[in-house]
Amino acid sequence: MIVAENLRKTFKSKTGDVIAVDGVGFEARDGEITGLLGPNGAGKTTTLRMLYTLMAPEQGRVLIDGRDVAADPAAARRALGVLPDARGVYKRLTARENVRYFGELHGLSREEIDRRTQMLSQALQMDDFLDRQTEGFSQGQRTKTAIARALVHDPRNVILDEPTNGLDVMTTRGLRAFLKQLRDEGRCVIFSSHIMQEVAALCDRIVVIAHGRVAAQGTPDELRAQTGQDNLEEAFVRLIGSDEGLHA
Ligand SMILES: Nc1ncnc2c1ncn2[C@@H]1O[C@H](COP(=O)(O)OP(=O)(O)OP(=O)(O)O)[C@@H](O)[C@H]1O
Repeated sequence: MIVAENLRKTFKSKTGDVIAVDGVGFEARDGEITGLLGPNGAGKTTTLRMLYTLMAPEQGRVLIDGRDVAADPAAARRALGVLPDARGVYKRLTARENVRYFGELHGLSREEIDRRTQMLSQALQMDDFLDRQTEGFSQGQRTKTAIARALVHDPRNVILDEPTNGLDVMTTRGLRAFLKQLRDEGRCVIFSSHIMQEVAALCDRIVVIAHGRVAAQGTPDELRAQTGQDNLEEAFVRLIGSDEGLHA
């Protein structure tokens, strides 16, 4: 379970401070997929970076499985699997070697790494390219490698920054099925997206972010009720005030 409480982050720029995240709070439960939906520049990536300890919030705190990440960031990282916005796979290594390297960093045994790699490769349909060097991989192949690598240590909580960005329809379908599988295993899954249809199709709970703030949050039914709209897409447009930057 991941709890964000009143998070704030400001960046300095030549023209003044940019308040990227301003009082963001939500709860992402185990056994649920929580979607962070918002247009470009809304503050999704910055929020996720604070959740996975890459950035410290100026204000507020993050709890992973009930523990404050600031008190023990290393323990928080062990409990997390992260697909960052920069996928950053090592191009001289094969997909399998990328996964193995992370497994070794987590202190897993060779047998454990092999078992997890086989399981993840099957679930993510990576068998065809598992033993190819990642240089020249398609975007989908790189994303799958980065996800497998993020999950090698079997984390209870999974954070993915725009996981389907740039993927074709079939790969997206496969990835959505995989996220549902993680949810059904009881994990806490959070992902960000600017695609309304994706969030509507996948999420048990949705946090709508605009201009660094939470515009609304709840289950799809709750968001429909709050806005008086039967159609979730219409509800999102109402909540954000425009549909700019919210399409595939
Ligand atoms: N390192 C940084 N330095 C300066 N400004 C930043 C930095 N990171 C983010 N910002 C600014 O903070 C705001 C929120 O950015 P963020 O990347 O969190 O948005 P996002 O919702 O993930 O957008 P996108 O969908 O385009 O990825 C933007 O105005 C962005 O320009």
